[in-house]
Amino acid sequence: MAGELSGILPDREIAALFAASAIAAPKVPDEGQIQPASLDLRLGAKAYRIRASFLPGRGVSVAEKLKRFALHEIDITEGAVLETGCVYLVPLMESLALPADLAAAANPKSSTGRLDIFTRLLTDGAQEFDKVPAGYRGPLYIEISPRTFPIVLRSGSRLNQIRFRKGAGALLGETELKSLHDAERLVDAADPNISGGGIALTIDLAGDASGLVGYRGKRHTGVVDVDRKADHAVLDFWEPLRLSRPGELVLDPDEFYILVSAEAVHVPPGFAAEMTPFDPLVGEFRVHYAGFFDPGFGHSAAGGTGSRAVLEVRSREVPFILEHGQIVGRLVYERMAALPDRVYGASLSSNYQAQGLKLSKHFV
Ligand SMILES: O=c1ccn([C@H]2C[C@H](O)[C@@H](COP(=O)(O)OP(=O)(O)OP(=O)(O)O)O2)c(=O)[nH]1
Repeated sequence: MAGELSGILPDREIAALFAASAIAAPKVPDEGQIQPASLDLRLGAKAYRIRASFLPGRGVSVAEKLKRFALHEIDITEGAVLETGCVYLVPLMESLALPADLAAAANPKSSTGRLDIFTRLLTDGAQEFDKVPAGYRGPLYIEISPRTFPIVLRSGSRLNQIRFRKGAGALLGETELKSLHDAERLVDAADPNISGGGIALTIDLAGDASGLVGYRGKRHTGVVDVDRKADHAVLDFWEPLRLSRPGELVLDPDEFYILVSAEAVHVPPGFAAEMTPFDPLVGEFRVHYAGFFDPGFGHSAAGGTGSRAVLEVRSREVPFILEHGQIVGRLVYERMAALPDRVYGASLSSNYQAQGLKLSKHFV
């Protein structure tokens, strides 16, 4: 790898990490596993039903903690059902031996967030979820807790993704973000709010021509197979939301919603974006579970003009009134260490380019 890179590693640098055994796995990478700015992680052969979520803490391995907290071991080579409300831990196929100047961060894949499957990455010695310290050597685990639908998954299923970050300082400050917006139009809004390190996204509660503004997850549904695309009927799992009072939605704290941003979003190929999670300054609700936005998302050369951000929304503790145009999240932008060979949308396997209000790829 070139020595001077700093920023988020692109696809070919991730492939180089595999070649150098800085990422190891019992199988070669699957088709589409290496994305423009991230790597999808694959589930290993076993899942553990655990009593409760935990962090191993400094100097302690996850395997040691598992001895105390595992209730049951499940073989998932041929597939297994994970139930809602339960917490599971699954060793991932990929393990890491990162160079000293390379750190990583994980997030659920967009499809996982849209299914309301709560996932977090764990490393040995972790004091925080979803973060991999520079130079980490060791196994990776994913904590999984389906919240709305029971799911079927198996060894090789890909629920979360990891970005590799070299050096520091690749995050754009507000002045840089303003100039990038002036040059590239990052969100399709006349006068976007750029503050708090990011560019604001607002909620669309006006709806489409039929008045549809979003979906609410149903309860006591059948199972969703995370590896089966376009194979589940929308109405078996989701209740379409049409508002009696246009522009206003009361979020019930026990429900899960799929909504959409009012603005189209654009991530130029030399950048990677992330939606910052739940901002307590805008209200007691959480707008997303899956926050990575790929280079090329919404980029017109990659077929993405008009790609809006799909938002996974849950209110916390109290019912909350969302109003059309309200700020619900922020996108932060980071420089790529180099341009990716392929950007989001340029291949047929990108499921969400040019999207409006869109459920996960599992539904038709
Ligand atoms: O909360 C989110 C997160 C992501 N995205 C968009 C931007 C991102 O570039 C795209 C795909 O995200 P990801 O790669 O996480 O999804 P996937 O499930 O792997 O889908 P694909 O197979 O299309 O890559 O979805 C959203 O609209 N909302």
